[in-house]
Amino acid sequence: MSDVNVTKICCIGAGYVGGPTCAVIALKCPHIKVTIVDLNQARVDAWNSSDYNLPIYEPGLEQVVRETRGRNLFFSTDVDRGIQEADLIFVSVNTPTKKTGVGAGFAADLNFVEKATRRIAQIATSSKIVVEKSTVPCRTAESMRTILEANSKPGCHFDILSNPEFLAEGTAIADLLNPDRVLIGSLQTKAGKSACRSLCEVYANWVGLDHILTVGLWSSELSKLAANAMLAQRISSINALSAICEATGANIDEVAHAVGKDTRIGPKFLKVRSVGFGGSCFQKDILNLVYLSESLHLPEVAAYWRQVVEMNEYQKRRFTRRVVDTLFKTITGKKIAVLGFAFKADTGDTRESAAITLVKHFMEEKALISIYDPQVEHEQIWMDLQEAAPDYAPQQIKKQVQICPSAIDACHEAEAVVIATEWKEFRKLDWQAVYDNMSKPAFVFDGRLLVDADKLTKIGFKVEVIGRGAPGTEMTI
Ligand SMILES: NC(=O)C1=CN([C@@H]2O[C@H](COP(=O)(O)OP(=O)(O)OC[C@H]3O[C@@H](n4cnc5c(N)ncnc54)[C@H](O)[C@@H]3O)[C@@H](O)[C@H]2O)C=CC1
Ligand SMILES: O=C(O)[C@H]1O[C@H](OP(=O)(O)OP(=O)(O)OC[C@H]2O[C@@H](n3ccc(=O)[nH]c3=O)[C@H](O)[C@@H]2O)[C@H](O)[C@@H](O)[C@@H]1O
Repeated sequence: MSDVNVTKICCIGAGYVGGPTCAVIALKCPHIKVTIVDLNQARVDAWNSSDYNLPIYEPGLEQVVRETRGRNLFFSTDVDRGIQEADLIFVSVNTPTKKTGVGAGFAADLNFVEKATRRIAQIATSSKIVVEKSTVPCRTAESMRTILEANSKPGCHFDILSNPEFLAEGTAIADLLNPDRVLIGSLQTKAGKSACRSLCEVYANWVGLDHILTVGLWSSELSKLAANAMLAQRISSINALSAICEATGANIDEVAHAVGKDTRIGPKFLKVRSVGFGGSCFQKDILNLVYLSESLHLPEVAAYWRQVVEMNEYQKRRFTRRVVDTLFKTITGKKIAVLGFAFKADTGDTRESAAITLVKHFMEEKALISIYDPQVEHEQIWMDLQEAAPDYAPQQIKKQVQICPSAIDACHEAEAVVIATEWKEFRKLDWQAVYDNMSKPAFVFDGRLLVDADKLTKIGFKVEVIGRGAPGTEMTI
C-alpha cells in the first residue's frame, strides 16, 4: 500500500483548536490546500472578515491568517464540499461535558463528533484519512470507524487516526509552531501505519521527527486526557498547599520555588491561583476521565481524579470567603471591582472561567459588582452570568452587575478590587489613581499574584495575597 500524499486538508470545526491549528498547517505547508469548515455562519464570516476581526483572540494568529487566507487557507460553511475534496479530514468539533442523560455532568458529549463522522460517511465518494483532533474518551476512534464503515460507499476506505492537540490558549501560535510533541495514534495495521506516515509528513514540514510520536490509537486518546489531568493535578496540589501556607505563615511562592527546583518535579504549572484553574478543558477532561474510570469499574481511580476538581472548587470558595471575611464579614451592598473575566490572560475565552464563579458568589452575597476585561465581549459576560445563575432574572443581574469600559472605571468608588485574570495592563495600572478614587479602607485581592503587593501597600491599599497569611502575620524574626 502506498502512502497518501496529502494535498487537500479539510478541518471540521473552526473553533479555538481547528482555526489556529489549520492556519499554521497552511502557513507551513503552502503546497497543501486547507479548508476549515463550520456550521456556524457568524464564526466563518468572522474568519473571512475583511478587517481580520477574527472570532478568537490569540496573539500572532491574525498575522498567520493574513499570510495564508485566500492563498491556501479557506474558511467556509460548505461542509460537504470540504469533505468531498479532502484527502485528510480533521474532526475538531467541541466535546463538552454532557448536561443531561447518562453520564450527565461527567461524560463527554460526543454528539458533535458523531454528527461530523456520519456526514463524512454520507458525503465522501473517495477514500479519506479521518483524524480525531477533538479530545475524546479512550476508544472513540473505534465508534467512528464503526460508523464510517457501516455507511461508506463502495470503494471508499477510511483510516482513523488520533492526533490530539496540546496547545494552550493565549500561546496557541507559539505552541503550534514549536510543539513539545506531536502525537499520532493509529491502528497497528498496514493501512493504519500508512495513514500515520501521511500525517507525519504534513507535520514534518516544520516539526522535527524526534518530536513526532507515533503510538497506538488508544494510547494516543488516553495520553491527551492524562496530560490535562496531570497538569490540573499539579495546580490543585499547589493550591492545596497554599491553604496550609496561609494557616502556618509559610509563603507558597517560596515553597513552589523550592519544590520546583527539584529537576524531577520542575518549576512549571506550580503557580498558585487563588481563583483556581479555569478553561474549557481541564475540568471537562478530568470529569471525562472520572467517568471513564467509573465505567471501567475502577472507583478508586475515579475518586482520585475527582479530587483534583473538588480541590479547585474549594480554592474558589476559599477565595470568596476570604474576600467576605476581610471586608468585615459582609459585602452586602458593597461595590467590588472584578478585573478580568477571561479564564487566563491573552484570550477572550471565558469557558469555565473562575471569574464567573466568583461573581456568582459575590451576587449571592448581595454585593454590587463592576467588571472589566480588555477582550471579553460584554454580551458574553451577560450570557455567562445568566447561565451560572439561572434563578436570577436578567434585570436582577443587571441591578447588581455592571460592565465597565476600563479598569479605572470599574474601580471607581469600589471597596475592593479583585484581580481575576492576569492581564498585563492590570500590573501597569495607575494604582495611585485607583486608590484615590476608592472607598477607604481600600482592599486589593490579588487572585493571580500579579501586582507588587509591597508597592500597593505603600500607597495605602490593604493587599490580600493567596498563599500568605493576612498582613501582619508574616515572619518577622
Ligand atoms: N480550546 C482549547 O484550547 C483546546 C481544545 N481541545 C479540544 O478540541 C476540541 C475543540 O475545541 P474548541 O476548538 O475549543 O471548540 P469550539 O467550540 O471553539 O469549536 C468547535 C467548532 O465546531 C463546530 N461544529 C460542531 N459540530 C460541527 C459539525 N457537525 N460540522 C461543522 N462544524 C461543527 C462548532 O460550530 C464550533 O465552531 C474539543 O474536543 C476540545 O476538548 C484540545 C486542545 C486545546
Ligand atoms: O486541552 C486543552 O484545552 C488545553 O488545556 C490547557 O491549556 P489552557 O486551558 O488553554 O491554558 P493553561 O495555560 O493550561 O491554563 C489553564 C488554567 O490553569 C491556570 N493555571 C495555569 C498554570 C498554573 O501554574 N497555575 C494555574 O492556576 C490558568 O490560570 C488557567 O485558568 C493545557 O495547558 C493545554 O496543553 C491543553 O491543550
